[in-house]
Amino acid sequence: MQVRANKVLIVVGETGSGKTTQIPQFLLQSGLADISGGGGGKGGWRGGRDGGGGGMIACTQPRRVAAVTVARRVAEEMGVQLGQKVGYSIRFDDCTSPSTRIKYMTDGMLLRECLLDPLLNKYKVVIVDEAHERTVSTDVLLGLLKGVAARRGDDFRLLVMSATLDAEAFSKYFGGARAVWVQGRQHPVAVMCTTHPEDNYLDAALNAVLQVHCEEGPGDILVFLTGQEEIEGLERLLMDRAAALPDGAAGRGGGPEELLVLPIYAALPPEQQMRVFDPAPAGSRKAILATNIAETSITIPGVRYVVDTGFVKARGYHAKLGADSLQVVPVSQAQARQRSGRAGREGPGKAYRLYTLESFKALAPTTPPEILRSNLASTVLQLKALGVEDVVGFDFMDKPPRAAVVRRALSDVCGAFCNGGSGAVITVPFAPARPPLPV
Ligand SMILES: Nc1ncnc2c1ncn2[C@@H]1O[C@H](COP(=O)(O)OP(=O)(O)OP(=O)(O)O)[C@@H](O)[C@H]1O
Repeated sequence: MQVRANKVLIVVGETGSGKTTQIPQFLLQSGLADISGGGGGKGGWRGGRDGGGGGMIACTQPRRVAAVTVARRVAEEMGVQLGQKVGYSIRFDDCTSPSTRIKYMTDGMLLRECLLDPLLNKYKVVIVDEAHERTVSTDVLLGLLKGVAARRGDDFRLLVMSATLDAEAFSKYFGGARAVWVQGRQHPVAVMCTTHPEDNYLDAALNAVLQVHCEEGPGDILVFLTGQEEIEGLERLLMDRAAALPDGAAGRGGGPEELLVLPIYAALPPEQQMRVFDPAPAGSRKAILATNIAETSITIPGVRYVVDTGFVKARGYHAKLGADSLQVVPVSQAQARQRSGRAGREGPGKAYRLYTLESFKALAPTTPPEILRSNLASTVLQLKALGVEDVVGFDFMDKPPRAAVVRRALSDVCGAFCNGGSGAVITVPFAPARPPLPV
């Protein structure tokens, strides 16, 4: 098995091929997470199927909703109670127990654990999932895990996974790590682009949803928008327009007649977010209005149609103001593929891109790493808190310019004094003046 033979492995596989839900289960069954007890099999591994040896497998997700729903699904597949053998850990919600062997968690939570246990000794395998997203947390985590893999013995394995990552770049970063492609079993998704550019993607999204609702067969619709305001606006419009459809218009294509509009975005309370996972009531279909929170990892049961506006709200750094801002920008090709992939999880699907094929080809192949477009203040502080001495020289996959790191480090120190401290303890080295000054 590749994981046994390679300390660091890059795993690429089509969306829906089973990376997130199946690989941790295979690893557990193969005994890779078992504790050798000092005299186990080759290289400290103990064989046997889920031998109960106690080591853990961590699988990180960029978002809370993914960590929770994937853990729930895997617990169901394994026929165990959530929080026992399979659990999750997100901020303010730790659903694990001493018997947990597979733990889904946000990358931020694993970073916190690194603070207490820099070698992550309780984990035999760490899987960084959806690594293509390249959030600051993921990049810091990758840097730390690279160090953990180098310092831990043969009893540690690191897997870096995604459907859309740049395998060559990741392999190079991990010193020529092996990359493997896993065969997909995703259902076919027919991808459609507009024939001409749309002036207003919100109008286009509204029309596309109504068109699918009226003309297509059963299946829920997942629409990608950029933020809460847009979602709330479209939610109202859609409900009004759906209610005003002429008799017999809805369901013409054999689908249900009622349209149930549901939002999902990060600021929505978790219990409301979870409503999108409930099946649509009989006689209706769900139109789920989502930000990129629903772009990766998750499977929303019932979704057969995806409407992709082609835009996302992304963090950007305003150098003159020295501040972060959220900007609406075109998605990358990788994000567009992830979005389409949500349509083929349970059966054949259709993805409607509200932009032309030429526009798709002109998109950046992958999403630029967040670290290169954000204020480094919190990253510098986070690295300091993690005990990283050389913040400027930290082994990032894509290094921010040195000057930017130094400038941030300095302004953080000043900021800590001006603002009465930001929580992190930064000591400025004072030395007694020589000769002593008169008091
Ligand atoms: N909650 C769920 N309900 C129904 N089916 C599910 C659920 N979660 C996963 N599946 C099924 O398992 C398949 C594999 O899902 P999984 O998340 O492991 O794929 P993946 O390769 O990690 O995809 P991605 O790269 O999009 O995250 C899905 O295509 C879907 O058929």
